[in-house]
This record gives sequence, C-alpha cells and structure tokens, in this order.
Amino acid sequence: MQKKVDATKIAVIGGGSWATALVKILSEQNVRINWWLKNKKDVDYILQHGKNPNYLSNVPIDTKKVTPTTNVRKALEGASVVIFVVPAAFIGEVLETIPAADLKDKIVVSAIKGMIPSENILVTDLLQKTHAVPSQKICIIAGPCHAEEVALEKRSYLSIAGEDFTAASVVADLLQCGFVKATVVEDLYGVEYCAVMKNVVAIACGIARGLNYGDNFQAVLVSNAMLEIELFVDALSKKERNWNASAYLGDLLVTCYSPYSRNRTLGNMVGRGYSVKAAQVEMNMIAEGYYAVKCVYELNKKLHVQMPITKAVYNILYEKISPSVELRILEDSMC
Ligand SMILES: NC(=O)C1=CN([C@@H]2O[C@H](COP(=O)(O)OP(=O)(O)OC[C@H]3O[C@@H](n4cnc5c(N)ncnc54)[C@H](OP(=O)(O)O)[C@@H]3O)[C@@H](O)[C@H]2O)C=CC1
Ligand SMILES: O=C(CO)COP(=O)(O)O
Repeated sequence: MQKKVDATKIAVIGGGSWATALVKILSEQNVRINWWLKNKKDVDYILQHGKNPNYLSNVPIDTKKVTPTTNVRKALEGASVVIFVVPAAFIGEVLETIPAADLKDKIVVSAIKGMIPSENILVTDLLQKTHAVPSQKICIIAGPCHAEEVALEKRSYLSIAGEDFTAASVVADLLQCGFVKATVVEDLYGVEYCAVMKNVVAIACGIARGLNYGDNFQAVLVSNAMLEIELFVDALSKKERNWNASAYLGDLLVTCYSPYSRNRTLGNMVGRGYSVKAAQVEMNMIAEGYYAVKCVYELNKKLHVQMPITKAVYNILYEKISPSVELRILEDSMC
C-alpha cells in the first residue's frame, strides 16, 4: 500500500510571477512554504514588506507561513513536495546546485512550460536524467492560468498531470482553494508537450496581430495549431487524449487570446517591427516559446511532422526571415 504523503511543508523554487502566484495559492492552505529566490535583496524585501518587489508586487505574502531564502538546499529541507518554477532556460543551473539526494522521496513538480534549450528535452526528462527522480514521483502544473488573474483571485483552473494518480492528487489538493479548481490528468508527457507548444502558437498569434491580421485569421491559425500540436504530441507519445480538455485546448486558448500572455506579447512586438532582442529587453519577462520553438523545430527533424506554424515562428525568430513573408506562406498553407 502506498504511504500517505504528509504535505505540510512545500518548497517553491523560483521568484517570478508564476512562483509568486503559486505561493499565494498555497498560502490558502494550512501549510508552511519555503520559497527560494535567487537574489538576497528580494528575500530581504519580502521579509520586510511582505511583497515580491519585482513580480505581482500587489500580492501580500504571509511571512508567518512563507519563508523566503536564497539557500536552495535549505528550502528543500523537510519539504515533501517541491515545485520548480524557474524558466526552462535557467532550471539546469538551479538543479546543478541541488544534490540528487535532496529530492529523494519528494513529489517533484514542474510548473515550467518550456524545454531545455541545449538538449531539446522536457523539464521532467531533465529531472529524471540528472536527479533520477522516478517518473511516478513527477507531476506538472498546467492548464489555462495566468499569474495576473490568480493575483486578482479570478476564478481559475489548473490541470495537474502525472503518471501516478495519488501523487498528482496530493498536488491538486494543495492547489485547490476558493478561487482555483485543480483537476488531475493522467498524461504527463502529452500535457507537458502541449504546454510547450502553445507558447509557440501564441508567438504566431502575436506576430499576426502585430501585422494587423484580424480575428478571422487568428481563429484559423489557432484551429490549425491545435492539429499541429496533436500530430506532434502523438508522434512523440501516442495515447488516447481528449484534446478539447482544458489541459490542452484551454491552455492554448488562454495564451493565444490573453493580453497577459508573454509569448503573444513578444510575437506582437516582433510583428510590429521590433527585433527579437529589443522585444525581450523591453518585456523584462520570459517568453518560453522563444526557446521552445528551436527545440521543437530540432526535434521535428527526426519526426517529420507537418508543422507550418512552428516553421514560420522558427524562421522569423532564428533565421530573421521577414514576419510578413512567413505569414503570407502560412496564409496559403492553412484552411
Ligand atoms: N506567468 C504565468 O502566468 C505562468 C507562467 N508559467 C511558467 O512559469 C515559468 C516561470 O515563468 P514566470 O514566473 O512567468 O516568469 P517571469 O517572466 O514572471 O519571471 C522571470 C523569472 O526568471 C528569472 N530569471 C531571469 N533570468 C534568469 C537567469 N539568468 N537565471 C535564473 N533566473 C532568471 C527571474 O529572476 P530575476 O527577476 O531575479 O532575474 C524571474 O524569477 C515559465 O516556464 C512559464 O512558462 C506557467 C503558467 C503560468
Ligand atoms: O504558460 C503560461 C500561461 O498558461 C504563461 O505563458 P504566457 O504568459 O505566454 O501565456
């Protein structure tokens, strides 16, 4: 029989908007939260003012429940559940500071919607590879949810995906609160790949908006994108999936249509003529799709799935091909 998990101490690793939103949600429970942030000045600010100075700075942080620290090993001490929420491009650096033994027997959760740039692998693959975390102990947090709406306590939904229903249920129970409903989905890889892909599509939607395409075009773009995602994910891991569920379609829609979306914003700026670098600097937030599109493009060299949207975004961001040229090609390939 599986041991019951005593989820009274949680570690949250990451200091951006989604980490701050997750700390807020977890604070609704009767738990202690160790919160790792990389900068001491941010930790000191939280201890003094009860707010994250840089992200969602209107969210009060209850320091009776939440202990901020820059010491990642200290944050992990005694925690039965650890949530990683550092952008994928930087998670490798953070994991290098954590001995594998520190994650042993914990439920390890990734709230990251990106891929590891140098290796073209998912974050959960990296956790298994470098820290030998058993796949039954790994979950991801996905679903259509923006940190900014959590901050405002707007009704939100999360999908907790994992191979082990019991582990995923522990995480879902932790994230359930008055304004969040969390549901378990038994499809770790499908949900994680979909969460990665939707960011690429949101960049495409932003580019289209920036070039003054309208709602009619975006509806067709998103419909075609859903098919592109299905073909790609099935080529990697075939399984019966309800693609209309919030974990898949919902996640895609919120990112493609919300003004809060980082990826859509990045695309919009590129469509309006910003260089990628200038857009990234001005945004001061991470658009995972920028890194993910290269990983997906590289992975697909072996899979040979028809991915015109991914190819267009890759060509614009990495090959510096004009957005209007690529969008014209997309116009013709979609129906
Ligand atoms: N925002 C959201 O609504 C949601 C986000 N996610 C996912 O959560 C993850 C985190 O994103 P989010 O919180 O939005 O990010 P933000 O853009 O809000 O914040 C970026 C974070 O990355 C850190 N960072 C930037 N550069 C580096 C670096 N060189 N090394 C280490 N850390 C760095 C920043 O730290 P600093 O400021 O100290 O530089 C900051 O903590 C992503 O994978 C995203 O897809 C998932 C669902 C919802
Ligand atoms: O994954 C996210 C929300 O689901 C964050 O990415 P966006 O901000 O681009 O939507």
